[in-house]
Amino acid sequence: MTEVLRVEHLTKRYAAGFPAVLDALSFTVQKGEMLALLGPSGCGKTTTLRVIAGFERADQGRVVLDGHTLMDQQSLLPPEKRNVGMVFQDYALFPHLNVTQNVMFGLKNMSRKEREERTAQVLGLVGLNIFAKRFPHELSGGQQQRVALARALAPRPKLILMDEPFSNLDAALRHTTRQEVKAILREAGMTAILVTHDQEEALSFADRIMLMRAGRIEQIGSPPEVYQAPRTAFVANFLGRSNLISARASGHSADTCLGRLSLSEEAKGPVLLSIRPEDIIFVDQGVPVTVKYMEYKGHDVTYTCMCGDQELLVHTHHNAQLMEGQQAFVAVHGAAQVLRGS
Ligand SMILES: Nc1ncnc2c1ncn2[C@@H]1O[C@H](COP(=O)(O)OP(=O)(O)OP(=O)(O)O)[C@@H](O)[C@H]1O
Repeated sequence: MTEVLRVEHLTKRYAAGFPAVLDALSFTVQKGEMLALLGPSGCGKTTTLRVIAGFERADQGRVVLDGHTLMDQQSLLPPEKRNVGMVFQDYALFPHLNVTQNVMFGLKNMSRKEREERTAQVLGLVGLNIFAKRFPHELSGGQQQRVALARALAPRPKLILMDEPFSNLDAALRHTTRQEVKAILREAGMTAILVTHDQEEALSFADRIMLMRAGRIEQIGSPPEVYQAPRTAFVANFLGRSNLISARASGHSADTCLGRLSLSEEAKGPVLLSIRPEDIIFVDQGVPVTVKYMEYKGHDVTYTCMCGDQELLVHTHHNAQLMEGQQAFVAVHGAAQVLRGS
């Protein structure tokens, strides 16, 4: 794997005396990789993107793209010299320019013929050749976002940065546009960073998710790694839902309100465990629980149950047809995840 982007110890404060918005943030992105920056509002996702793009200056740290330093303590390259493409939430297309003109706008240092050829090529890549003469208001939101993507790709950047690019689209269009954009980026062999606060988007779009909290990396890994093995209670709750259960561990198992459970790793003494709601299953005989209420969501059902004092979420793919107040039995599938922090 070839490293394309290296971010080292980025630190940023917007105002003296306030906590750092970026707190010694370090990560790398490999060629062709799609990295999602995910986290709650205000955790520093957009600031990270803006520092990489050059719209914002960090107080400390270094950004290196394809071996070239974009910023460090001594140097600061302006955005237009960075070889980075940007796609925004609001598309940011020029309303008075048609699709072709919008895409051509970003192409500098080329002959007119080369610009036309490259524009036709990227419009082909995003499947919009037939709309070349249309104006932005004559296109759907998803099509406008593909034009914005074509414009960002046209100068052959080393990296595409996308800030909540799908959040202006309605649910159905968001889903299809996300898949189209991912396929286009893959075909172009592009490296990309996506900022989102939508966990499902991060899980389905990215090769790796970087979960941020207060300007730091809480956890970084592939979607299954981060979802199935959250390291902290924050990750377990931010990415999907989770049952957090206090227990006493000895070796590879722990005594819990759900009986003796096997653990993801060795531990000793008091521990906090995470068990995903889909890893608790209804069985004919097992740990008794009382059903408190159910959330019916069509394709699946989540039951909230009480196991003694412990509230438990149990996720099933079928409607188990349990009534509120009814007693049922549950068992845990697989090992409980040992959490290391709050
Ligand atoms: N220009 C600015 N001046 C002062 N504070 C700012 C500025 N831009 C951002 N901030 C603050 O920095 C913090 C991080 O903001 P940022 O936009 O990077 O977060 P985010 O994770 O992208 O949030 P969201 O998901 O809401 O977009 C927030 O507390 C925000 O209020």
